[in-house]
Amino acid sequence: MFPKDWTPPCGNFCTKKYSNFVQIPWRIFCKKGCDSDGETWEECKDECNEICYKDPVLKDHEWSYYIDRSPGHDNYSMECFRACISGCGFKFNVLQEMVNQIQPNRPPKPQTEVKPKPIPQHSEPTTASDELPCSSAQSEPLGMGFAQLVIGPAGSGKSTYCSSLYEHCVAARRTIHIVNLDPAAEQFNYPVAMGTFSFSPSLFLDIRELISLDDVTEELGLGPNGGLLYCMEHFEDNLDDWLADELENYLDDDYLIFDCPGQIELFSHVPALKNFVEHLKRKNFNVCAVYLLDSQFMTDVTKYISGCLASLSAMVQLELPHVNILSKMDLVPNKKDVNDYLNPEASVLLSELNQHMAPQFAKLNKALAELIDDFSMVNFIPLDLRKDSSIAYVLSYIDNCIQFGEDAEVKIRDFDPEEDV
Ligand SMILES: Nc1nc2c(ncn2[C@@H]2O[C@H](COP(=O)(O)OP(=O)(O)OP(=O)(O)O)[C@@H](O)[C@H]2O)c(=O)[nH]1
Repeated sequence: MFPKDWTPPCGNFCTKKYSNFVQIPWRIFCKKGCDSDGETWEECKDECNEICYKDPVLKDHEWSYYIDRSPGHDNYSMECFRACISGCGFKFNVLQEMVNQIQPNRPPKPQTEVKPKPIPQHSEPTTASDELPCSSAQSEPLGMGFAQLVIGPAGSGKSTYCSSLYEHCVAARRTIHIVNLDPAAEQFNYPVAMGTFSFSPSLFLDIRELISLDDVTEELGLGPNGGLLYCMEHFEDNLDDWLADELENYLDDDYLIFDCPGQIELFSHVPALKNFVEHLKRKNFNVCAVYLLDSQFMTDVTKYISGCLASLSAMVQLELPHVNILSKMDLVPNKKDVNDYLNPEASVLLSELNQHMAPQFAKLNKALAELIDDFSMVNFIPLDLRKDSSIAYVLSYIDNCIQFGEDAEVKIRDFDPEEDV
């Protein structure tokens, strides 16, 4: 611990930023700014070069956690280097003028272009954007992460699914992080952080910190659908800036749940979600599309086919492992009514379709039934949020799809006879 009257040699600069950012005063500052522990001035200087230089350090993933939070700009964390080197100067009583002349032993990296954000942020920023740290290796993947992309028509229960999953995981002492990707969202049952984030109990991300539908409709005079598409395009434009920075807060093995907007355009022809998924893949995330369909669709074969086709369109566009969930099972009075649709034969679908429609549609019906059958789409997992076992089943099914937990170590607890009496 630092004595109370001790002043950091670089004038509290990093400390203020980082205590704001992570709400752990000193810790990041010490690690990044003044904790270079070489035995001599020369060794200390070399350590600054190493600590504040992200790319080679990432090769073995050592330090990556700290490096991500270095107070540097894109050109190799220069601020980190200055803070570190002044720490060494302080430690070895080197004159400030000499310390100021020390330069990192590497060529400057070209600055990445930061795209302008045309719409002001939804939340009041507590600090100017240049007060927040940026990272120096935005394109480097940090290790394997896992993600669910929760999609489906408006009102199909996506946000409710996310909050139930969150509650389930809290009870099971498992950590997941919910990310709101709906710029039109107004309220959530799961915690969503606004402004700076906190480490505890979990990290949350919210697209409304980048752009919100209210701001867009107000400032650009767009309607709700046009506004949403504008927001998603803006999000797409900022994948390498805003999202990359935000994602760097997540560590290896982190599990993110993306709660997406329900506009069908987003998973039929607008490329925003597709490019977002590609971005996640580049960041080394195993992603699974979780498509929610309201169980009310299952009461009628024609609605069912339309639900299947929308899901199929998402599957083809996103090119991800795809899990279909039948939501709101508690609203289905007779489970037998939907059982027939969970895994039906194409021939059964076809005959039902033919019964419901005029004879001139027979060929079309046949083609649709075959299409769905060809893509193995006719497969839904029912989800009843009242039952914990149902949530657990869906979660383990998805975990399996994205290979989550395959490398997890078996937890062994020492036998304590007194405790077990
Ligand atoms: N009975 C019942 N109602 C549900 C369930 N899931 C969601 N709902 C209700 O369905 C409505 C829509 O749920 P949301 O979770 O907001 O749906 P969404 O897909 O996120 O909607 P958008 O954000 O508009 O796309 C809400 O009134 C929920 O309370 C469920 O499992 N059972």
